[in-house]
Amino acid sequence: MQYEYSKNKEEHPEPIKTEVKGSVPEWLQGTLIRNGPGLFSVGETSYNHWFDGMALLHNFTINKGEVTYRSKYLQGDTYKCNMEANRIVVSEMGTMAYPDPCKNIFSKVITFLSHTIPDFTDNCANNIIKYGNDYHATSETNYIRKIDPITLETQEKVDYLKHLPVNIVASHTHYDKEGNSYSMGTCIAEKGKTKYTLFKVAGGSSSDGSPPLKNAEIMCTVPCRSLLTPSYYHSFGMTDNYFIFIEQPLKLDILKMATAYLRRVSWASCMKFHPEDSTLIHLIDRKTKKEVGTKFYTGTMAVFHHVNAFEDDGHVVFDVIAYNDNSLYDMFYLDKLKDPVGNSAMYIKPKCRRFVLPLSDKGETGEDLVKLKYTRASAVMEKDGKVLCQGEVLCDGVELPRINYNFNGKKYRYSYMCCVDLSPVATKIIKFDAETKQQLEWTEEDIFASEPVFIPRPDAVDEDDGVVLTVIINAKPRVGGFLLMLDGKSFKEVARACVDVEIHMDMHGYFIPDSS
Ligand SMILES: CC1=C(/C=C/C(C)=C/C=C/C(C)=C/C=O)C(C)(C)CCC1
Ligand SMILES: [Fe+2]
Repeated sequence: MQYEYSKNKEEHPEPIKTEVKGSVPEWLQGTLIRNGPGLFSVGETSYNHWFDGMALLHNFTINKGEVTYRSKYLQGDTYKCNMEANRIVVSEMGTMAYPDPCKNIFSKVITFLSHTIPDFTDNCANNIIKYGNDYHATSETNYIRKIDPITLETQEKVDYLKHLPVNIVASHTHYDKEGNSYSMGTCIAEKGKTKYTLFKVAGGSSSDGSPPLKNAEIMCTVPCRSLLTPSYYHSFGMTDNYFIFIEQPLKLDILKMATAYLRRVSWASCMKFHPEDSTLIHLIDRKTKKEVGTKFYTGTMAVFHHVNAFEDDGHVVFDVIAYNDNSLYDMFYLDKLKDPVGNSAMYIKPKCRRFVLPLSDKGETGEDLVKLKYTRASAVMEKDGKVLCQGEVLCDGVELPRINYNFNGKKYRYSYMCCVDLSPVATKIIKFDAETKQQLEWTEEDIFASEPVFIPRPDAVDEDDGVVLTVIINAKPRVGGFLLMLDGKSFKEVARACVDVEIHMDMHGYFIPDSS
């Protein structure tokens, strides 16, 4: 059973009626929009890495028990230029490409530490971010693309750099109850100015109709521990009072990046894991906009996804999916994915780890400052005043974590994740209870599962009162897949909406309830 990662996927831009089996809860109305790579070769050229593929958006619209499906390629400048040239002319993270200077708009250049390189890609194949009332397809460059979440039409190209000093921006965002968004980016192109910036974008629409990012507010900046090698990060944590940023030893070498184009090597070759380095944990007070005084650190690790974070009795607790190195990125090279046996032999499964940061640094040298009874995570005061944190392993072989987002930043129990215990391709999804460490799972023969998205029942009190939506791909090629709806409590199927067309593997999804 093998997923054909490098096969180009077909788009289905007109809504397709699905066959619904079971009964869709009456309250569940809205659109699940998902994003991921779908096109891997153009003409004679092909991408090296799965994350490079051109963005194929798809959505399931649920309306009075009926469900429709559609999918559409993001019509960004990257897509248009590649199609027009009938070859890949725009570089992605794992593939360096060379534009034809007289033919396309990627002849526009940027200056990167005094070197001139082509503009970054707007192939936003990773996630969906809401800023104000606008939905965007996102990658991690300075460009995002506004989209219509229902028709999947591609709209304006939005350049973070016009509003903020950030050349790369994490594709995961946080939201608060008022609908404000919080994102984080790094300024890398200017000499000596490398820094991380957390910013807030107001919810709702602006009074003058200007783009939501226009009034973005810088919440705080964090200096890089090394100006020439800022950390790569893909998400961060947020509680009511704090941001958590992990400055990990997975680093971008910006001198290498500045010359990568000339050297004809990919951006990915400029990203290196430094196992000899520790991981710094920055805890930023949202009110003072400053880091707390204590210097927290832990051993070497690589984190892409935060699960959740919360404050409890003088501590900040946060859960992440942690790897020992950069193996997550390495596993997704398309030639490696063609050989799942060879790839699985080197597979080291990620661990869901819980870290606890004590808010008080009063303690003796050698004392564990974590006073919470329910965790084995520790934070030991060292001679020099630094605090060494050790994470508790909650479970392993899991990725793509989602929670009931009403519990983001709050003490929580449940996460919904893909089970990746044998390989990075999930064939099961699980509900994990961080209190009892118990798991419930859903699986079926010959399927691949995508990131499960939890939708709370309106007015629900219980954290797991709701539905989990996940897109299931049929492992038999050319056979349709379905949108699976599971009960959030029992993790039993409540309904599935089957489509006749082949569905592609994606990365992340976002549910827009009809009320919003
Ligand atoms: C193109 C490009 C980038 C793209 C990064 C991407 C696309 C990262 C995707 C990460 C994922 C999907 C992680 C999953 O856990 C960089 C390195 C930011 C900067 C240089 C240009
Ligand atoms: Fe992600």
